[in-house]
Order: sequence, then structure tokens, then C-alpha cells
Amino acid sequence: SDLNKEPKRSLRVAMFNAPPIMVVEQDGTNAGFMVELLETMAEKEGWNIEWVNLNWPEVIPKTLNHELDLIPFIAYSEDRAQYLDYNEEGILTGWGQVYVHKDALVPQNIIALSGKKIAVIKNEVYGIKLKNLCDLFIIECDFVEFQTYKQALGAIESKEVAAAVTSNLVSYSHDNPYIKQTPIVFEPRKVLFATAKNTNADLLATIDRYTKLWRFDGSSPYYQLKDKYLKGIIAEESAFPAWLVYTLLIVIGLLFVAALVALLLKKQVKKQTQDLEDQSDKIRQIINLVPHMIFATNTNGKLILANRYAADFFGIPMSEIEGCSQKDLIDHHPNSKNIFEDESLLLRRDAHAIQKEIEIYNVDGSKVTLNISKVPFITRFSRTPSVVTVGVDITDSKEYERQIQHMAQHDSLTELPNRLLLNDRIHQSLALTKRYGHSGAVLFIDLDYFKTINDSLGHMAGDTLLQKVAERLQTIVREGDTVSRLGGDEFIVQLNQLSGDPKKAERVACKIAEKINFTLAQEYNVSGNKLFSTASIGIVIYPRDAENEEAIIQRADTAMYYAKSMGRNRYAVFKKAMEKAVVRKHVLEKELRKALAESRFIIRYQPQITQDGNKFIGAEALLRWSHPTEGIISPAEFIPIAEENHLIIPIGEWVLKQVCYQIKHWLEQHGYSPFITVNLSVVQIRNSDLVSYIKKLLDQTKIPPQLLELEVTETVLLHEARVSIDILNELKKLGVKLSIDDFGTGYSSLTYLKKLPLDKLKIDRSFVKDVPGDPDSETIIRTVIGMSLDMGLEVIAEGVETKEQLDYLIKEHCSLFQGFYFDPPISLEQLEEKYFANLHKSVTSNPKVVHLENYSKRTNKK
Ligand SMILES: Nc1nc2c(ncn2[C@@H]2O[C@@H]3COP(=O)(O)O[C@H]4[C@@H](O)[C@H](n5cnc6c(=O)[nH]c(N)nc65)O[C@@H]4COP(=O)(O)O[C@H]3[C@H]2O)c(=O)[nH]1
Repeated sequence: SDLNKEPKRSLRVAMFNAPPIMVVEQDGTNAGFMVELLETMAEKEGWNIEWVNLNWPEVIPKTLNHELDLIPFIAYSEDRAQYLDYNEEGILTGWGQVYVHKDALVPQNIIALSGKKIAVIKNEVYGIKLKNLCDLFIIECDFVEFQTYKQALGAIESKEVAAAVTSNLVSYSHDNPYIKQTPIVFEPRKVLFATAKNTNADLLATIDRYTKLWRFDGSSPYYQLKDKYLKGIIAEESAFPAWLVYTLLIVIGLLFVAALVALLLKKQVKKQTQDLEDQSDKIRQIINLVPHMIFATNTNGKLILANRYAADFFGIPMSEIEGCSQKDLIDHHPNSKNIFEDESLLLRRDAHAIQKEIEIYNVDGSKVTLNISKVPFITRFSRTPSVVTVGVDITDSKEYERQIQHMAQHDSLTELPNRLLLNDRIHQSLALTKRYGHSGAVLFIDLDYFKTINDSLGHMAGDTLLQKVAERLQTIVREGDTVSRLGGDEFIVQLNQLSGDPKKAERVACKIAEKINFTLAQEYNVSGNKLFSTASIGIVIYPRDAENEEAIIQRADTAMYYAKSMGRNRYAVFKKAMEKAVVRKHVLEKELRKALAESRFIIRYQPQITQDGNKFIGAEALLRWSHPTEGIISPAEFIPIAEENHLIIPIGEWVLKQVCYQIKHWLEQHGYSPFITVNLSVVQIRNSDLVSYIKKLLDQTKIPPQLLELEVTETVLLHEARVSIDILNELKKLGVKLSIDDFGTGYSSLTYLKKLPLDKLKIDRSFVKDVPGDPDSETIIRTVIGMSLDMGLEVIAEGVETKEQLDYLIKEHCSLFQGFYFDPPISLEQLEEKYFANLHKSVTSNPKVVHLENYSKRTNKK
């Protein structure tokens, strides 16, 4: 009656179909062992039970969500005890039971379940336990989850699965004729009531109270309901069937052993994992030391391994690079795209390794060359392929290769292409001229007197000069043209894509040659020394003049020789006839030595005449080669050859000696002598013995030194500015007179001339030729004469051929003359015969040219 006063307690209790414990009838009413047991308690306690119909998987979640107050039928597990409270007294004991189709072979243990499809109920404890057991014994099964026992057992019937696992307390097996029990049982557990943790402790205590009470009373509702529902399922409430006990014991034993094995295995696995990690650490350290790119990607393009080079290359920290995807890498470093290009090909079944060379910029912007090898690989443990990429950084070796190639094709001193590369360029250019109807040109450039510069200033200076020449040449030509050095002082300029009309092409080539002549003739500064150099140039227009590389260079060389023989510092276009000249030159070169030995040289004298009354006061000594078969050969032809092979030194000494002894002879014979002018070659001036040789001659002959006049050309002086000033000063100290020849044809400046210890200036015949009449020549002549007088120099005009020229020059205050108008170079006998009779008279009667002995003292004060 007390109870009746209390308001009824409402309980929401989980209801799900698990006959015969929990039975949802067809008509929707509830029955079953637990249902009636709980209702009996409820009646006594005054609870109002609201059965909530659910499928098993929903039961625990809803309880935890406080939508249910009580679960009336649930197996105990440690996991569940974390979030559920259980009552203490077990009502029933359940265990996992495996069922199979009635027609199937009965599996004797869980190993026999290997590879089978097995139905389990979602969230149901026996399903979970069976999975764990299989994992423990490494038995692979395919577990299929169902919502209800009925569905799970139904799947056996339809052969959708090979077996199903449920609680032994669930009796579908008994009335389902298609399934049968197996001896596979496991995990005996108490079946209890449960509530969400810390919610209904009093409720569970009340249930325990009833349970204890009823279990010891044979006539209690507990036993009545057991009779009603569980007869045949469990014979004895407390005792397992004997077979079950044994099986369980075996299973428990097995589990124990398995646990032990698992523990050992775990230890071993741990150790091996540690070893593996150590190993992999080592490998990582090693590959990080490799100065090349190493990485591996899996099928999805994710990096599973990468070394430091790779990380640096992509600009991603070492710690972050593994796990990056190809896309991440490309996003980070867009240039790297082509590293991954063929990756997909490699993942195909029949893929082979790929190798390619790529040039690529790394993140810091420097260009590298990588030799990329990609190898597909499949590990023992994974069936999906990966790709290992090794990028060997061949930037350095490529650079060496390039350098070696460069060295093979370039001159080390000037860095210009060498003959090898030049031949190749000409070859290509020839092919193009043929295809497009162009012309090309080769300019063979040889420096004048380079050998003497080298000998007198040393190789270092020579090398510097060559480098400067190379620089200047490069400024003259267009891009696409080639400047190359053949060696020594020989350069070649090759011009491409000139007009198809060879005449026009020739004009362009000549223009460039002119420019080269001009540019190379400008002053050089070589380690503090001012230096002048000129060049002789031979031009070939191809394919007109020659049609292969060798002939082109050969003929350009011939034209260059021709230019040289024409007086240097000029160019010449190849003509067939030049080949003859070159051959002749080679012949002369050989015979020149013999000529010296056989005394085949003779000297002619060309008189120099004063302005006032044609008085003879001196003569220029001009050399001739009396050739046994060719007769007299001009010095213009053989002197350049003699200069080249330095035969000019003994030849020049011979001339000096002849002249000095001739003067001595005249002085002895007549008591007087004209002064004699001797030409000096630049090669002689650079020869350090020149001064001592002349000094020795003067000592030997005891002639007044002022009767010897030395003549150097303006260009010679320019070539060797420093050296020649020194030598001229020394010569001057000896007392000889110095004269400058061909004045006006070089590039010398007045200031430069002032530094020279000169006595006389000779106006070049090229100007004399055009006066009177040509205003340019007239201006030059007037300037030169005016300048000479200002500087206190004598002035002589050479090449005077006519009366008009003479009159004009006299009018312009020129004081001395030489030329065909008076006489050509004549023999000694002719000179003596024609001029010596008057010599004495003229010398004495002309106040300006009084005593020959004192000639050098006389300065033109006018
Ligand atoms: N058209 C024309 N020409 C005239 C006239 N008067 C003289 N000549 C020529 O002009 C040249 C003058 O000598 P150069 O200018 O010193 O030029 C000389 C000189 O540079 C060089 N040479 C001659 N002998 C020697 C020598 O012993 N040593 C050196 N180093 N060079 C020499 O050879 C060059 C040529 O000598 P050559 O053939 O003898 O030629 C001579 C002479 O024959 C004229 O009225 N009209």
C-alpha cells in the first residue's frame, strides 16, 4: 500500500529480438525470458516499463544518449564497463557460438573459418571477440555485419555467408532447420542488466536483490520462466555441457598460449621494428650524403622517401618533404614539372626504367643538369608499384665537357675560335652560300713585324698585343661572323651572308679590311709601353675564289703575302696571278741567303741636290740584288723577305760597311766626301747590336760621323715608339745624322716627332708626284716644310721628276731634292764621274753647305 502511494517510476527499457530471451511477437507484443522476468520485478516495485523496440546496434548508443534507462540483456566486457554500469548477479551465462548451414562441412576449430565469409551483428560482443581471435591467430576472414540475429542467421540459409556467430542464448538455431551448431564456442560470459554509467545505480541494486532472492528459491519466477523459455537451450543453469567445458578449457588454454606467443611476437616485432628503424635511419643518413637527387613516390604520387638534395632542390624542409604529393612539389617549384613527366608510364605492368637528361632551374635560380633515372619497383609487402627517381647532378661534368670542347675549339690565349672551329664555320657557311646564293669572305690577317716585337719586348708583351688585336677585331665584325686565330700572329675574319654578287661582296670585304687596317694601326698600350702595329690582309671571296675550306684559307694566305710584299699595312684581294708571286717569293727567300754568301748585292747612289744651283752634296745608298738569272732585283721585292727571316741584319750591316768604307776611300782619295744616306729597316733598329756595330765602323774607318746619314721610315718609328727613341738617341750620340723617310704617309703626330733627335725630314714622293696642282698634296707639302723649318730640320723632297715640281718646291722653300729629274740611282762610277768634279767647288762656294766635315753642325736657320 505504501508503494501505491509513490508515483510510478517510468523506465525506458531496450527491446530487441533475441528469442527466446527477448521476443518481439508477430503482433507487436513482447515476450521472452527477460521480458517476463523484468515485468515481474516491475510489478513488485511499481515500475512503469516502456519497451523501446530497436535493433541491437542501436541499443548501446541510445543508452549512452540517455534515451534508454535499462538494457535487460547484455554480455559483460571490459570495454563496455568503461561506459556502462552492470548489475552484479548473473542471470544467465552466454558464450559465442558459431553456426553453419546444415549441408556444410562442420568446421572443427576457428582455423577452419579461414577465408570464409562470416556474419556478425554490429556492436555485438561475440562478433567483436571472434574478430579479435582471428587477428590473434592471423586467420583472415571476411566479416559481414548485420543489424539483427535473424538477418545474420538468414544469411546462412541463403548461403550468402558460410557461417554466423551469435550468442548461444539466441535460439533461432533451434527452430531454423537450415542451420546447425558447430563445436566452435568461445568467451563464456555472464549476461547482465546494464545502464549508462552513473545513472541508475539504485535500479541495478534492486534487480540484484531480486536475482539473489530468486536464484535460491526453486519456485521463484526465475525458475518458472526458465522452464517456460529455456528448456532445451541450457539443460542446467549453472553447468555447461561436458563437451562445452572441455572445449572451453582447450580454447582458454589456447588463448593463454596464444597470448604468450603474441607477447613474444610483440617483443620480437618491437625489436625488429627498432632494427628496421635503425636501418632505415642509416639508409636515410647515407642517401642524405649523396650529392644527387633521390626520391621515391607511390602510386598516388606521394613521396615516401626523399634525400636532402631533393628537399633542397624543391625548397621544402627535410622534415616536411616525405608525404608531399607530386602536385605539392610542382606547386612549390613549377620548373620541376618535367622531372615527373613519365611517372605514369612507369606504373604500368610492363614498365622499364627510364633515363633522360634534363636542364632545369632549382629553387635558388641556378641552372643544373640532371641525369634522371626512374625505376619502377614493387616491394615484397606491397603490390602497388612505386617509382624511385635518381637525379645525378651532372652540372659540373657537363661544364667540364663544355670547357674541354671549348678548349678543343678555341685558342687559349685569345679565346677566339681556332682553326678547327673555323674550318667548321667555313664549311657550314659554304653550304649556306650554295643554298641561298650568298657569298662569304675570308680575311687572312698577319701582323707586320710581329716577330720583331716579340723578340725585342719579350713574349709576354707579344701575347698581350695579340690579345688586344683579338679584342679590336671582334669589335669590327657583325654577330654571326667569326674572328679566329690560326696561331702566331695570324688571324682570320670570316664574313657571312654577303651579297650573291661577288663584286659587291668584295667591296664590303674591302671596306672591312680597311677598317681592320685602320683599327689595328692605332696605338697599343702594352704593360706601360706605347706600341704600334699594323697588319697585312689577304681577302678571298667564296665560292668565287675557292670552293673548299682549305683552298679558301690557302688563297687568303697568298693574298696576304702579296699585300705584305706590296709594303705592308694594306690588304689585297686574291688573284690567280698572286699564286705565282708567292711561289716566286719562296724561291727568292731561299736564294737570298746564297746571295749574301756570294756577294751578289750592289749599291747604287742617288744624288741629293741643293736648291741653289743644283749643287751635289750627298747621295742615298740604294741596294740592288744582282741575280744570276733574273738580273737586277728591286729592294722593294726582296727587302720585305729579308726582313721576315731577319737576313736584313747581315745585309744591312753589309750596306753600312760598304758605305763607311766608301766615304773613307773618298776622303783619302779626294780629301772630301759627300754624305751618304743609308736606309735602316725596323728589324735592324730593334736589333740591339745596331748601335755598337755602327760605333765599331766609325772607329774603324775614322770617318766624320756626320757624313753618315741614317734614314728610317715614319711607320718604322711608329711601330716601335719607345725602343726606337732610345736607339735613335744612342745613334745621335755617335754623331751620325738622322733622317725620317716617307714623311706624311704614317700616322705620326707633331708632338711625337719633337721627341725624336732628327736632322732631316723627307717628303714622300706620293705628294711630290701631284704638285703643282693637287690642293691636298700642296697643303701637306707646305705644312711639312713649314713644320721642318720651325723645328730646325732640313727638308728634302724625293721623287722629283719634273721642272714644275722642282720650281714649286723651291717656291715653297724646300732646300734639297732627289729624283729622276736629276738622276736615278746610279753606279759608283757614274756618280764619281758626273758629280765629283763639281763637288769640291760646290761645297766651298755655297755658304750654306760649306765644309763637308762640318756638315752636321749646319742647321737650317732660315
Ligand atoms: N717613281 C720614282 N721613284 C724614284 C724617284 N727617285 C727615286 N726613286 C725611287 O725611290 C726609292 C727611294 O728609296 P726609299 O723611299 O728609301 O725606298 C727604298 C728603301 O725603303 C728600300 N731600300 C733600298 N735600299 C735599302 C737598303 O740598303 N736597306 C734598307 N733597309 N732598305 C733599302 O727599298 C726601297 C725601294 O728602293 P728603290 O727601288 O731603289 O727605289 C728608290 C728610288 O729608285 C723618282 O723620281 N720617281
